[in-house]
Amino acid sequence: MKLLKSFLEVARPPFLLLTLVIMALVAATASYEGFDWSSPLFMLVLLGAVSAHISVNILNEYEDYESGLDAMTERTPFSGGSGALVKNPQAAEAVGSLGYLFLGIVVSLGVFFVYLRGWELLPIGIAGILLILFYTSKITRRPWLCLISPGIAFGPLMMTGSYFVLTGEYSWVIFGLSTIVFFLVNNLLLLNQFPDEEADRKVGRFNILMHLGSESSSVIFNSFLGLSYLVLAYMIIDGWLPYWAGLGFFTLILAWPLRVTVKYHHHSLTKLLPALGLNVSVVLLMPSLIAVGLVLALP
Ligand SMILES: CC(C)=CCC/C(C)=C/CC/C(C)=C/CC/C(C)=C/CC/C(C)=C/CC/C(C)=C/CC/C(C)=C/CC/C(C)=C/COP(=O)(O)OP(=O)(O)O
Repeated sequence: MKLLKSFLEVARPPFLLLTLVIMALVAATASYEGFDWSSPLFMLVLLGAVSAHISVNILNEYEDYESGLDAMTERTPFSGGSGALVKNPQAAEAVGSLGYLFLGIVVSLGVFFVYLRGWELLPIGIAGILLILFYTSKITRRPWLCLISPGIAFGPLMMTGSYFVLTGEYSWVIFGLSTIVFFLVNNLLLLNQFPDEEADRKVGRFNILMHLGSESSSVIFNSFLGLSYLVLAYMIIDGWLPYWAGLGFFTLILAWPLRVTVKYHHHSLTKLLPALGLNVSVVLLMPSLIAVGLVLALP
């Protein structure tokens, strides 16, 4: 019972909402582009994507527990790990193995999808699996790679990969949309690094915040935020997306105070904390609203 509780905590269910939103956007895009995709196949891809996300969450938590990081962080609802293994260390080995079990599900489904659709999926799958395996131990020690890896994984890899499984094709529209998710997800992880900076440094992590400082990191953050809206605007104006996709711009109501808070309060954790919540809302709402727009634009 205690093990199940620890597993549920380290899998970090609220974070999995991100994968659900991204997969909804993939499905909506495939429909908008006229594909009559199979629901059972979609459920399998969804299982693969959620398993990939659970796997990286668990392996990250396990490795952060082993390195002692999670015992040092000041936990917020968005950062610092779940703390489940610090509370229940006996569960560590079993929970760690579960991380590899979920990775096994991803690889098995991947082999099936490659068989179904062709080897073109393989580079995407292998890149995704490498990111899951090496995120905590290696990638978090390389500032630029650490900055862009989460966005690459949830954006171009997960979105174009899933779209390819559903439709048998790659498309520029899904690639364009995946760059929006790329910017937003990088920002999600970047801002969540602010409260953990000291603890992260003690275990040898070296991210962009440590490399460039909070001022430059806030400039990167706000540039990524702005670029996500610019890509959306470009895709609508150039006719890649319907006007309905402009629903995504409603999130500017949250993104503007987020931008201002990060710009002026990047050095003050207390003042920055509300921005963490705003950031999560923008990251989840913008792709959701674009997906709703694509569905509304269906004939
Ligand atoms: C070898 C072989 C044949 C393999 C087959 C490969 C194959 C084709 C696999 C594909 C399987 C498929 C199709 C799955 C469906 C979904 C698709 C298409 C996925 C694309 C491929 C894929 C596996 C992508 C990986 C996606 C993910 C979720 C990658 C992880 C990204 C990442 C680094 C996230 C970080 C998350 C965490 C834990 C952050 C916490 O950070 P931290 O700073 O520690 O914060 P805290 O302090 O809060 O802990």
